[in-house]
Amino acid sequence: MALILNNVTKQFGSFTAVNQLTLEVPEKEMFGFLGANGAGKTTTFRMILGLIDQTGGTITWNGRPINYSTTPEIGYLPEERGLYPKMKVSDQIVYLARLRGMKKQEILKELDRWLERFKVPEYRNKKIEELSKGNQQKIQFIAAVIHKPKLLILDEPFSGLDPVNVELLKEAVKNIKESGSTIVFSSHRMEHVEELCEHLCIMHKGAPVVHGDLKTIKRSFGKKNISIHADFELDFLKGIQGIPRLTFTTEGVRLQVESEAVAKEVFNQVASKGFVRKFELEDPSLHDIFIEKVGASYE
Ligand SMILES: Nc1ncnc2c1ncn2[C@@H]1O[C@H](COP(=O)(O)OP(=O)(O)OP(=O)(O)O)[C@@H](O)[C@H]1O
Repeated sequence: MALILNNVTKQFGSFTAVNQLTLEVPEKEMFGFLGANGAGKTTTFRMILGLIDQTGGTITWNGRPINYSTTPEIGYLPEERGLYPKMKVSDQIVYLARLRGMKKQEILKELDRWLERFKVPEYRNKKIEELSKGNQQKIQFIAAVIHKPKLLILDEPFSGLDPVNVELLKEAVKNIKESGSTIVFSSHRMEHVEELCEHLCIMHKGAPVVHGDLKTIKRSFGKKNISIHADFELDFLKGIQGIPRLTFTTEGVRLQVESEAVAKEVFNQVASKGFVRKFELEDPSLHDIFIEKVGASYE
């Protein structure tokens, strides 16, 4: 039941939006898509769903191509939030969920459960246009997941939400994964991908620059971070080879080292100078990896 993209390319005229993308999303896993604006994430999702045709390559789910309108086991939260402003929440959800093969009674039961869970039971009979943008997004999320899809594609599910609602949706996404769905989502927030995904892909100008499982990606990156708090000047660290980044903080320094050998050298030198209050070696963050692969311009 894996989702497999093989050598997928999309051209709009002479412009290549997605360039020979090959990846596998394992069944029942959560897969994160990162990339700057215009990197090709939404285009990839639309191709996966069969909403647009790829110029080249193949995409299969469970061995077959997906057609979003005729494959009920798929759920999709599009980037453009498109609910009907004049329609009541319950009518909207009933309409959309019936398209995904559910019966009205079951839809209303599930809708109540979701509205309770998102702490907005009073929205059932409100018109979409009466809801704030963030709350409309929660309704659209419900529309994407109410039929318990086996493959769920979420385009920027957490954008535009306040921190409380981000947590509510994150918890919901985690539960959906635990119940056995395969989930692919895009985000500009690296900490979300880091928290939720075992596998990920960083897209840059239509091509994957990093792809695989998070632990392996971090291990193979090689570089690590060190945080040091000490009661003496740490300026001398600038003279050590193999430190691509060194930032002074109020209590000491944060630095990036090229290898564990450099970390040992830093440790030895710091320890010989006096009392060290903190010396911590940390794995690189996804943020560090992204900045190196895609460039600081992203921020
Ligand atoms: N229908 C289209 N016609 C022409 N160019 C398009 C079309 N759709 C997308 N593109 C171009 O393809 C590129 C990739 O767009 P896409 O929306 O996939 O990026 P994205 O990674 O989802 O970006 P964002 O983070 O801003 O949502 C962009 O340069 C975009 O302008």
